[in-house]
Order: sequence, then structure tokens, then C-alpha cells
Amino acid sequence: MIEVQNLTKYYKDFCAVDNISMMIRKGEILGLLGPNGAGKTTTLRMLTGYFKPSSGSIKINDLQMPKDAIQIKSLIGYLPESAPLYHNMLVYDYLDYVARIKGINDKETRYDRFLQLSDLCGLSAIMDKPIANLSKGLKQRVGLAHAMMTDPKILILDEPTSGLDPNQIVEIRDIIKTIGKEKTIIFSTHILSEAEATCDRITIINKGKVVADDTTAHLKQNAAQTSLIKLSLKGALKDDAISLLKGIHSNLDVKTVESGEDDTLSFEIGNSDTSTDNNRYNNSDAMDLRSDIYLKIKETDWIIVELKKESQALEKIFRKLTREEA
Ligand SMILES: Nc1ncnc2c1ncn2[C@@H]1O[C@H](COP(=O)(O)OP(=O)(O)OP(=O)(O)O)[C@@H](O)[C@H]1O
Repeated sequence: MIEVQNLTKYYKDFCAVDNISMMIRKGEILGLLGPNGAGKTTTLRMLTGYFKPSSGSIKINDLQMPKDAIQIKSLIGYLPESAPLYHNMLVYDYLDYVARIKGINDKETRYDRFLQLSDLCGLSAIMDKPIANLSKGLKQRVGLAHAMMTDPKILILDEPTSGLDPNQIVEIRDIIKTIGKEKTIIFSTHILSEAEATCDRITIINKGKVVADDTTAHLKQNAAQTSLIKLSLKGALKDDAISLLKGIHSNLDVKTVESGEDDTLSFEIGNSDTSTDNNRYNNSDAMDLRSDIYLKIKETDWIIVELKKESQALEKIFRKLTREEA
């Protein structure tokens, strides 16, 4: 179990990670999802002990950073965003070198480990190839084998699929899923579908803060339940319509999406609740206000052309939680 509490990191006076708390259970695959610059790498580097937090605590099982940093580091395999490989070496020689510096001195033990890793990461056909000649996807697999060399209990992967083509992404994803059957994995990504396809749990961060944290299944379920009401009207003035709609409920967020030439106004009506708790999207179901809207509009001489409720996809929720002004 990994427990992170109120983790904060300042670079001089810039707060890159702001009071993050999260819990990762044994055997879970956690996706740390966020746009560029959200603070993912900084968070992962604090978890690996590479960066010292400005404040907050990291506990892994009964061990505490920084007191037990050496023991914690021995539990973790880390794949940084750009895997630091020696490009002039053959894959086998490189892995042999990594194994030696990790203290696997016995030749037979090293050989057995290479066989396991080669199998797991799909390296058998490239063991005798120079790393420089490998595609980015294959280099990433060698990086994964490096991170897995000592069979760590926890694997931390920083954007492992970044820059890969769709086939390579699927291959790395499959390897991560296989490894995830036995290990706890935390990996960062800025691609929602990536986290959705691989992770048991997703923590979304934006500007250094956690903006959502839940199981992937719950996030999807909540997104499906979160709805917008689409309304199109004829014969109304825009400002009058907005003020009437906002009068229905104090939390309503009314956006004009179209103002057609044929006198039709279209609106998207959601919930403007901007509370900053981790699951604020949970509150944003635009309730089913269709009858209230209908009854209010009935008091006017406007014509309802369309009034329907639409579920939002997880993608929309992610964009909402991580857009610039969020
Ligand atoms: N060494 C540093 N000194 C100063 N600022 C930094 C440093 N490293 C990162 N930052 C800033 O901290 C913020 C978070 O960066 P970080 O690399 O952790 O984000 P990220 O989510 O991993 O982004 P990316 O996906 O682009 O790698 C960014 O605004 C970045 O510019």
C-alpha cells in the first residue's frame, strides 16, 4: 500500500505539486493522468525518492520517506520518460550491465532473469541488436526490462507510451497489464484513453492539484450519469432566455452554443458547481430539469424546438477538469 499525504513541491516559489493526497492499493494499476505541466513527473520523482518534497509524506507499507529511502528504493522499479539507455550497446550487453550494477552477480541467475524478462517484454528477437538501431517502441521495452530487473514490487512508469505509434502503444499497454497482475503499478499519461484502457484507478491532476480520484469503473459510470440539457428556442431574446433559465436553479450553467439565422437560439445547460473537492464532477449532473424548463418556457410565447438530456463522455469530464481556466 502506498499512501501519499499532502505532498507539495516548490521549484523556488513555483508550486508544481500542490497538496496531493492519494492511496494506491497493492496490486492496483494507477494512472496519474493530467495535461502537460500538471505535475506528473514531479510527483513520480518524489515517489521514487529522486526529489525531496517541500512538504507532505510518502509511506510505502510500513516504510516512510525519507527515513527508509534505501529500502523503499529497493522496492521500486522506475522507467523515466526518456529511458536512459546506452545506445552503442547490444540489448543483451546492456541488460547484463544493468543486472551487474543491480548486484545480480551470479551468471546463471542473470541468465535466468534475462529469459524471464525477454519473455515478458518481448525481447528475444532483439537481444543481439544494437540499442541505437531499435524503434522507440522496442527501446521502451528494453527500458521496461531495465526497470523490472530486480523484480520490484512496485513499478513507476513516466509516460511509457509517449511518442509511440498505435501498435507500439498497444504492445506496451499489454505488457503493463501482464506485469500489473503481480505488481503495483503507477504510470503517468496525458492521454485519457490510455489510462482508461489500462488502469484500475485514475487520479487526474491539473496544475499540481488532484481534481479527480476514483476507480476507472466509477469514473466511467459517473461520466455516463453526468448530463447536459440541450435546448433550442425560437422567438426568444438571448439575454431574456438566459435570465429565465438561470432563474430555475442557482447552480445552472447556461451556455449559448448557437444563435441561428432563423431566429433559433441553442443552449447547453449544465451544473456550474465549482467546488474543488476531488470528485466535483460527481455533482455536475444537470439534474433532470426538463420539466422545470418546459413549465417556465410555457409561461412565455417562445417555441421549444428541442429539449433533450445528453450524457457526457469521460473525455468531456477530463477536458472540463483540466482546461486552462480550471
Ligand atoms: N526543475 C524544474 N524547475 C522549475 N520548474 C520545473 C522543473 N521541473 C518541472 N517544472 C515545472 O513544474 C510544472 C510541473 O512539471 P512536471 O514535469 O512535473 O509536469 P508533467 O505533468 O510531468 O508534464 P509533462 O507531461 O509535460 O512532462 C511545470 O510547470 C514545469 O514547467
